[in-house]
Amino acid sequence: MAVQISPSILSADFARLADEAAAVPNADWLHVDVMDYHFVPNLTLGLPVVESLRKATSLPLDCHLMIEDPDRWAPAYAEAGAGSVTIHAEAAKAPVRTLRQIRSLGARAALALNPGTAVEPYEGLFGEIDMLLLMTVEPGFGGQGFLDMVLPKIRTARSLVERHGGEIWIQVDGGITTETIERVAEAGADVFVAGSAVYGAGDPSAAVDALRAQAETVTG
Ligand SMILES: O=C(CO)[C@H](O)[C@H](O)COP(=O)(O)O
Ligand SMILES: [Co+2]
Repeated sequence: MAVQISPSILSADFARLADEAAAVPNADWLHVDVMDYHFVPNLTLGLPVVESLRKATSLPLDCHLMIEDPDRWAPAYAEAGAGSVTIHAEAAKAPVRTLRQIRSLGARAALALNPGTAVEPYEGLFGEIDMLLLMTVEPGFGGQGFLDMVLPKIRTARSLVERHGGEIWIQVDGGITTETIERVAEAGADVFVAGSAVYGAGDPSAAVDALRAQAETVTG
């Protein structure tokens, strides 16, 4: 699958989100981190901002819900026009129902796993998802260091996904830079979230190109 880059607006200027989205026209997605001060110790934004962003950019929104009750809230993000809605396995109480609702509302359904959560117990959900997000930092904050310990899990996930037909995308999120992206691409990821590496750069669009070029040295 072609490399996809999803810049995270967690590292953008929240007072200028429309401009920050326009600064990465060469991105494949815009990654939107929703945090609730409960599932993670940080608070960001919610539905009203996603609804406004939807009107402000033509980039598809990749909504990563780091919230305590994703079963209650995830469908509303799909209704708000998100292209993809990701729920955490550690938080969802009814993942099958929620993932099906997301899909029935026209969005891609995704399941996220924290660094310490094994992938094998979730193989049974592969028929319900379009993407698997493997966190490469503990969720909650941008600008953290990439966790190499997740690499074997990415390899395991890639082989499980191939066994299921290879249609599920594998996304990685946290500490992705031009230094680390080759390692995760080699392990089998194909969708790369990058916050500080994009919005912390002087030229966010050039940073997207640099990340893509570096990942493509592995994927061809
Ligand atoms: O979900 C996230 C944090 O929980 C963010 O998407 C992620 O941390 C992006 O930031 P960076 O690329 O700077 O690590
Ligand atoms: Co994220």
